[in-house]
Amino acid sequence: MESGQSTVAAVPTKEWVLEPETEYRFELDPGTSLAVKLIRGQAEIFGTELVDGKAYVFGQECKAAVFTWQGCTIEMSPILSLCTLRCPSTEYVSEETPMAAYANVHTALEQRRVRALQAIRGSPISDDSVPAEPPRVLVLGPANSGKTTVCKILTNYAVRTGQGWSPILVNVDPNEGGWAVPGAISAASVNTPIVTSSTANTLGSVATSAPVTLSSNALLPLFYWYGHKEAKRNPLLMDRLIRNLGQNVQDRNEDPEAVSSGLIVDTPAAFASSTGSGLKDDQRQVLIKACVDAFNINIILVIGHEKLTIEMQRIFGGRINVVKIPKSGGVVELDHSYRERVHGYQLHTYMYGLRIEPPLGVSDATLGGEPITDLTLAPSSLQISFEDLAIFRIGEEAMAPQSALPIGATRALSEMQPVAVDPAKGGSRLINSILALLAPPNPDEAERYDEEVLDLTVVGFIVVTALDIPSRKMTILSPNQGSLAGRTAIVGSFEWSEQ
Ligand SMILES: Nc1ncnc2c1ncn2[C@@H]1O[C@H](COP(=O)(O)OP(=O)(O)OP(=O)(O)O)[C@@H](O)[C@H]1O
Repeated sequence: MESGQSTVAAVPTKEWVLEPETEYRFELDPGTSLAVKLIRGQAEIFGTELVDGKAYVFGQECKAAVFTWQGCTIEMSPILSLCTLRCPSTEYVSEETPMAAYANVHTALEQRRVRALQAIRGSPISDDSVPAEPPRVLVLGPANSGKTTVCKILTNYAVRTGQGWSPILVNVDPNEGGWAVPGAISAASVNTPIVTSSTANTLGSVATSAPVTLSSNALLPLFYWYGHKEAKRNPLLMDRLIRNLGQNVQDRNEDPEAVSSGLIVDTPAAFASSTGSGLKDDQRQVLIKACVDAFNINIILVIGHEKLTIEMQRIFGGRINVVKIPKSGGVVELDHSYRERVHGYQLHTYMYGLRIEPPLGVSDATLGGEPITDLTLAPSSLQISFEDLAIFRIGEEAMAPQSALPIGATRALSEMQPVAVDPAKGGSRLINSILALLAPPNPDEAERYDEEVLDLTVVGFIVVTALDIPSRKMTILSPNQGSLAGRTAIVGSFEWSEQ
């Protein structure tokens, strides 16, 4: 409930008094920012608790909610937009939230963690009815059902318990970008709450886009590069990368708390329905199965989708808990142009760091706890020779027409085929392209194979900004200054240019 206006340092602010188990929801327009301060009581944003009296800044079209279990008062600072002060384009308090249901899911996951830790340590068992396996959760749901938000809330609740958990958050939605740039699929072990401040880093800051020394909550994710936004573009490649990511996650050597923490996997909407996704039902199910196998899933959460819940129960019901959970009425319908703008914010943030102008009069603003200026980066523009970097394009676009394939060769082989891109040739489509720089291949030549580039993790991303064919040089923008000589990169279908 809105309780009126107050004045701090001559700048009008607005207070909202929230009753227990209600939330204040807001949606920001382009170019505007908002600061929220907790004045009294307890409040959280997607599971991350707000510290009393600290100004949290939001920008880049962020849409979020401040939820309270016990009731609270929050203060909202005005928005800067062409020098006018105005409220977010949408803001309201909702008394209907699915948070109680999400908290119940968290409790069930927590019981599994405790039980798994007891089993690893050989301690006395507290509850026989709970499986001794860490929770490994797959979250499925249609577009705009709140999948990413649910993953974030459950991860944040786990790290907030003070039990030393560090669940692995996995993002297999290339359209989302998650950490770093869109087109990647990734996983990171999370041990501090993920903050919400901008659409550019929905899942939190990463060490590749913010100085580790400064960004205390920076994560070190593991990336593979798919390179396209839609799963339908190359489902075979998606399948392979999901399995690679799962293998890599399972190979990690971890302490008992980390192992017991389990993992939570966020998926693309295309996995939920063939309508509009371009994936056939069998392709969809193959990709879901790839996740189930790769991450050894033992719980599937389906957000507000009866048919999908029944489908999952039919396919996996015997061995996996399939649970339907409610969708929040606060989830915002994100359209195509909004998603395109978010990709731009993500790429800009990857190169230049996160910079959101705090609202007028807010001098002590933080972005999820970090002073705003500390998150600014200076990328380098470098000129390199064509020979320095081996660039590959995978599958579809590089694919020869079926008629041109050797007799007996199948399209499937071709879709996974890395094809070398020659920057000197017209039609290389490299200008403005995002390239994923890969980890070095196997040092043992005898262990190398044709498709090895598909199985290498990504160490960073660069953008080709200019090509000089006569002198065989290209200009690239990179967040680091390191030499690229002898490196390998993959190009997908994402392009970006500074505006
Ligand atoms: N309770 C809420 N109040 C306000 N905004 C919300 C709430 N829950 C989610 N949102 C916002 O709604 C948008 C969509 O949510 P989210 O990304 O979680 O959905 P999704 O199902 O993962 O989307 P996608 O279609 O990309 O798979 C996000 O901007 C998110 O911050």
